[in-house]
Amino acid sequence: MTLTYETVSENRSFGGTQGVYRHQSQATGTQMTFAVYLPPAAEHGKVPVLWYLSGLTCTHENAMTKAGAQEWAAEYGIALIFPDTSPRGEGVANDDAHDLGQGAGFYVDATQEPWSPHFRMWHYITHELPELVFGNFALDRDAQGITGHSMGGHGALTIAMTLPERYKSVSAFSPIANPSESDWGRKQFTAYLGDDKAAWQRHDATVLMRERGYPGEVLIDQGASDQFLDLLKPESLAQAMAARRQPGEFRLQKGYDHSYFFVQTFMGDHIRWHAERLA
Ligand SMILES: N[C@@H](CCC(=O)N[C@@H](CS)C(=O)NCC(=O)O)C(=O)O
Repeated sequence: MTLTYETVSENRSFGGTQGVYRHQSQATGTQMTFAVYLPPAAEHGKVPVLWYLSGLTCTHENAMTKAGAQEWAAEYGIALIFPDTSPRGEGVANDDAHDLGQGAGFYVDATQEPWSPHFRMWHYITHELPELVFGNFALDRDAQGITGHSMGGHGALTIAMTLPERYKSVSAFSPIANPSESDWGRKQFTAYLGDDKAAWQRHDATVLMRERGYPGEVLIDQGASDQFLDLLKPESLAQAMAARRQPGEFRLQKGYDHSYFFVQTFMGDHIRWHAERLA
């Protein structure tokens, strides 16, 4: 079944098209907005896809406008998908804090009230949105990679380690690396998943790295001057990678903070990393 959507905007960008689209999501029970960048190569056939999951407070728009990704995606002939970070709207549960509720879905399927009716971002990202985009755009379903920033880096790593046969490349920018041991994680997992910490484990990149790792190489960039280092806990993930002998690169970038100036600086490296592995 081809899922339907409406076009919000389409703009020419580096010879390709940056589109923003909206659809009625069955997963979240809300309207969801997402962005797709199609490189010029998509005019001639299906192209590989890089999913980009965004961080706290973001919509589909932050990375689309601030990450500087389109120029690289055009050069390497790879499409980009920028989903939203949560369901939104008046009938959707929310919290005054910026790190819970709307804009902070944490890429899990909530099991607890009041979040469970709409906060089903794992299902949305791994099932519903793929059905929609592969049914409607010139995208190669067999060539998918995934990346993200902060909360989105957490999402990218946990999704790739859970579904490695689907996501053939993975990277992350300053991921929330060990959420079950951090205030960026404990509060949200308690709210969305409940008190049973066993339910948290499959959403913790450090735990997944210890237990299963990723069959390919993993690229992680982390700003060494990131203002959120205590919350992100990169050392936990780095230790887990070393203990497992996980192939890949974990790079601490001197002087860089958590902002999109950091993300845009290394975006070219990440798109090249994915394009080489999805070719
Ligand atoms: N405002 C929050 C942090 C929010 C934040 O830095 N969000 C990051 C992801 S974790 C982001 O990408 N913000 C949107 C942007 O920079 O465009 C705080 O100070 O604690």
